Amino acid sequence: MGTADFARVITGTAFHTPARDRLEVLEDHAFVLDSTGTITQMLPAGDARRTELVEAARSRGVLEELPKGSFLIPGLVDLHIHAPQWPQLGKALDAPLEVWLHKYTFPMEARFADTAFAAEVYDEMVATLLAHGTTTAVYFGSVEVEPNLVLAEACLRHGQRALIGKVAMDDPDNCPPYYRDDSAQAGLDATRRFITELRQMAGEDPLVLPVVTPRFIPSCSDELLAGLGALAKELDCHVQTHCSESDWEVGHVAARLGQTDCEALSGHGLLTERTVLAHSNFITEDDMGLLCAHGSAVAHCPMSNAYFANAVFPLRQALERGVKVGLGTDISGGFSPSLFDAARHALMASRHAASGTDPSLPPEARGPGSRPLSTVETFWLATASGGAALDLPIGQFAPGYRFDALAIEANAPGSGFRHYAALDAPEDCFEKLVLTADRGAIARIWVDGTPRLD
Ligand SMILES: Nc1nc2[nH]cnc2c(=O)[nH]1
Repeated sequence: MGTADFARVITGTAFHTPARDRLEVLEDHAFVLDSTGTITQMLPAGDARRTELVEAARSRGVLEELPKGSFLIPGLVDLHIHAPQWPQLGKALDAPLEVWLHKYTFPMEARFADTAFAAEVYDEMVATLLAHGTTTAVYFGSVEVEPNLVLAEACLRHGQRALIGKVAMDDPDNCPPYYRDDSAQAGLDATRRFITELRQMAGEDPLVLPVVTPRFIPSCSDELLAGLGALAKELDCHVQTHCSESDWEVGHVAARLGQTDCEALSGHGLLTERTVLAHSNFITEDDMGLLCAHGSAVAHCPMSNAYFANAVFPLRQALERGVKVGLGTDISGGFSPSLFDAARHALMASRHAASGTDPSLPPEARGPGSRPLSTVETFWLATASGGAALDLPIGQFAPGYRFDALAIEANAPGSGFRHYAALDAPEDCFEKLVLTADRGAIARIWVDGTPRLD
């Protein structure tokens, strides 16, 4: 590459996990980006080409040098978040899912039909999520088309990578009259219009993508589910929905269809290699086989599972089977805007699941003794595996990948992420970062190589 062929150069030490069990420490590398924010080269200190490139970038004013004590990591990928539940974050968690939806959540989401309200809330929400390190979010929107376009505008304005779904839900038995598609056909027409208008808005090389989004089987007619499966194929879209989340939900689907959620979704063409299924706590061995066969992914949302699921997602089993898994905050079923928090809850949930939780049992009978998540695996779920679930070139540092990244600063005032150069090996520093980095430690945020929230 000649010195003219780059748009930006960023230097610093980076941590990333390109494979489930593999931490790579990229000591003092120069990341060379093209005009789309794609990494074209990664040059370690001492590489003969590096000095010339760095000097050329400096003289053109497109060099960013991370100070010592700051670490680059890939941006965090939140695979499951409900945008119109943002005002409800941290409250209304005193009821089971089937009550919570009707008592709190549908009324809250319905308010977003007021696009002025939506604009105000979404502008602040997107900025806050970015500030917490979420460079990619997979959003459930609300039922009407317009507020979801308002959300897309906010993501484009702030520069957050986003996948956004107009929520489709039409079953009069399970959706209130004030908040549903009037019919299956109305839901399909509105979804098509949303996808078309969002694509027009996002343009070429889009930062924001549309997602076909049946809310979950209990709120959708068979006609709507089948139509959405066909639409996803015709318009070549990602798909998201909730799957096998709780006892009530699994029982509802079994009673109505005599199938598991995965079987029914597969039958309607909704399992694809760009499908993200939130939760999936109760999936069977055969369901895991279906997910592998279709290449569909699970968004594991441990925080909301503690409220709604009545069980812990069999994460180790799913990983061993080769199911794609990433993490979600599931706002507002989860109460934190931070995917770091979701990752730490995943770690804790997996440790409880592995050991078992009944102290009256002897240790050998208490739990399955399966291997809990490691810190490296936890970080991989929040970054590289999330990117792979979406089939997007994000979540790790490699040529061809977009530079979506965070600079995490050790020893920032007020932050719990403390680094002792004389005591902490790079691997210690990585572990501390995964377990303690917080909003106060996030010093810089890039999406597509462009600094955001500056
Ligand atoms: N956690 C969660 N589960 C759902 N199932 C259907 N809708 C929802 C929702 O909004 N949150």
